[in-house]
Order: sequence, then C-alpha cells, then structure tokens
Amino acid sequence: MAELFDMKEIEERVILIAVSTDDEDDTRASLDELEELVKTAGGITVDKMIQNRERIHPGTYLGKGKIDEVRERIWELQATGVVCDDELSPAQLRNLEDALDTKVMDRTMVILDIFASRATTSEGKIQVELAQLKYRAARLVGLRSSLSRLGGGIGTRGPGEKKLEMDRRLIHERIGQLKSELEEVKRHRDVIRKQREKAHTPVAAIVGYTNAGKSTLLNRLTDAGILAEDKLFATLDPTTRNLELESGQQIMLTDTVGFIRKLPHHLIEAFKSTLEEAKYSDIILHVVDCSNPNMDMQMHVVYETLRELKVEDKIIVTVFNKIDQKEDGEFPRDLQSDYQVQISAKTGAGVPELLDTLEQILRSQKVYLERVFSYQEAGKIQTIRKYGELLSEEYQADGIAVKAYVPAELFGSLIVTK
Ligand SMILES: Nc1nc2c(ncn2[C@@H]2O[C@H](COP(=O)(O)OP(=O)(O)OP(=O)(O)O)[C@@H](O)[C@H]2O)c(=O)[nH]1
Ligand SMILES: [Mg+2]
Repeated sequence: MAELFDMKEIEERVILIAVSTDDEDDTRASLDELEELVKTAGGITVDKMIQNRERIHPGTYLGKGKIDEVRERIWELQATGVVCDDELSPAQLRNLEDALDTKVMDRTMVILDIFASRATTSEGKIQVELAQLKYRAARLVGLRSSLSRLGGGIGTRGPGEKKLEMDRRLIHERIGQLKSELEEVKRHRDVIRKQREKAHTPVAAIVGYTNAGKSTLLNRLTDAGILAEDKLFATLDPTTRNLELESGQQIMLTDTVGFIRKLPHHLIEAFKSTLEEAKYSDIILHVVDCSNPNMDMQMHVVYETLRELKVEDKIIVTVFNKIDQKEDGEFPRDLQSDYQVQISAKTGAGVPELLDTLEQILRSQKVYLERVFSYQEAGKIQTIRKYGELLSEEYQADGIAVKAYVPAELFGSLIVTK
C-alpha cells in the first residue's frame, strides 16, 4: 500500500484539525500527540485548529463556518492536506474532501501508516495489512455513491463502480488469506507458550503507553538490544528475553507494542495475538512516563486497553519511569495496582528495587517447603533448584534437609516419597 506521506516528492505540509466537545485542554494534548504521529509518519504540521462544538458534525466533521476558515488557512499556508484527530466515517471523509478541495486524512490513517513502515516480522506485516484492508474495505462502501455519480445518470452503473466491485472482491479475498496466515502464526505462538508453561518459567509482560520506555527497560534488564527511540511506536513485534534474578529464579520478560489513545479498532483486532502477550503473562509491568504532563490520561488509556483485551486479575507492577526527568518532586501514585516502583531505565536508578519487587511477587506465588529428602530423591532437589528457590540444604545421616520456596503446582510431587 502506498505511503500516506510521500517523502520522496515535495514535503507534505498539513493542518491538524480537531473537534472539542468538552475539555479543550485535553483536545489540545491530543492534537500535540497527533503532531508527533504526523512527524513520525514523515509529514510536517503547519497549523493546528480546534473547533468547539456540542458534537462532531455527522456529515462533515466540522461545521460550515469552520470549514470556510480551514479552506482559507490551507490557501494561506500552502498546505497540502489536513489531518483530523478522529477516525472519520466514509461519508465525512468524502464530504470534507469535497468541501475543502484537498487531501483529507484522519488519525487512524496516520497510525496505520506508521505501523506499516515499522512492521519487520512477517507476523507484524500480516497484521498491519489486515488492519489496512479492513479500514479500506469500509471506505470503499462509502466511496461507491460518489464515484457512480461521476459515472453517469441515475440508474447507470458507472465505470468507477464496476472497478470498485472488483476491488472489493479482491480485498475480501486477500483479507481471508491473511486471516488464515495469522491463524498459522497463532498456532505457532500457542505451541511456544505451552512449552513455556511446561518449563514453569513465569512470564512478565512489559506494557504501557507508546514512548514510555518499555524497550529501554528490557534492554536495561537483559541486554536485549532492541531499538529504543524517541518516536511513537518504535516497537511493533514482541521480543522475549530471559532474566535471572538474584535468587537464581528465572523469569521471561516480553516487550510489547505501545498503546495510544484512540487506537484504531481494526488495529486492536488485527494485533490481538501480539497484544495478547499480556493475557498469558503472570505479571504485568506497566511502564509509565512520569515526566509526561499527560501521565494520568496515559495510565487511564492503558488500563482501558487492557480491559478491552480482557486482561484481568493480573498482578500489576506500576513502573514509574523517567524519574531522572521529572521536574516536580511529587511522588506519583497509582491506586489501581498492587506494587509501585520509581525508576529510570536510562540511568538505572531504582532498577534494584524493581528486581526486588519481582522476587517478592514470585516468592509470594510459591509455597514454603521444609523436608528431609532421602539420598535417592536427590533429583528432586535439582528440580527445586531449577524452578524454585533453594534456601538451604544440609547433608544429614538420614538424607538432605531442605528449606525452599517451590511453585505450588510442583509441591505435591515433591512431598510424596517414591
Ligand atoms: N530521560 C529518560 N529517558 C528515557 C528513559 N527511559 C526511556 N527514555 C527515552 O524515551 C524514549 C522512548 O523509549 P523506548 O524505550 O523506545 O519507549 P517504548 O515504550 O519502547 O516506546 P514504543 O516502542 O514506541 O511504544 C527514548 O528516547 C528513550 O531513550 C528514562 O528513564 N529517562
Ligand atoms: Mg518499544
């Protein structure tokens, strides 16, 4: 699919537009974020305009007066297009394009475009293409009437429409094909997950708003060598690395794609198997950029998205990151989570506390075991060493006295004498 902003030709200079239905500060923050998204996608923002309205205009997104104003600004600034901060309906897109006589894009298109340029693995590419096609298929239905209008009078099927019928069929065929490819990838993922479960290695998923510092944290903890950038959606594909804690306990850490407000629905659907990494984890590490003025809203979006993905009843550690950059001395709080730590993934401050917290959680999920194992049972002590935490072992005449924390599911097999 073609790039949204054609970087090879002249610069794309766009005006960002939003409709504010209640809190204007919030709309402004959302527009600032859209500017970042546009920049990441290769475009330049030349102006930002907000219309205060009771609700979004169902036919044209903006009201008539504002449309005239925007048209004038486009001319003054020689803008090449506009980007709306909400996902437009097919009709809104068409009407606004007609009214402004310029290229109209929306937030969803920009996000899809960034995802498309970031996807590197075949899974990522399949997921992006699927999301793009679904978005496009919906728009084609809308475009039909306008194109057939071009084709001829009432009752004549215009050439435009015939082509669209064909496009639509091809698109649906391709969607079907992509879906079955995704199924295959998913099966593979399930196999790996089962293996992990069998190995009794706990998994922690690193989630959070885009640009919070998730990849930087994983790199800090495991030398994962993942690209961490001051750009939105630097990471699309999940990376998993093993980490050995001080007690010898192993834990798998998975870095995931970041969340953002108004994350397009088709993207969530297409990226479900990637986003679901969090669902199959034992612990959620929620990384929050506590130097960001919109921290509260970002945390809210993360919780909402987790709910949407049905990630429930998990132990959550809120990792307040970038404390090195936080200006006020206030202590950030998250009332929704069980554990909280403050760190700087960049400088390493607070990381030992985070590791301690992980040990503490994993230990609390284990049961205490104190028993004398006969010498024939020495193999079981190996098992404890591997999956649990061996506190002490003492060689006595009648066997080996052991004190340890072991995973609950192994407890039964360790106390029966064979
Ligand atoms: N000052 C400071 N900057 C940080 C810290 N942690 C991360 N960063 C910076 O924040 C930016 C984003 O970091 P990433 O690790 O790529 O963030 P991410 O959450 O993985 O972002 P996405 O993959 O895009 O969702 C980078 O420029 C990092 O260098 C920190 O503790 N302090
Ligand atoms: Mg990342």
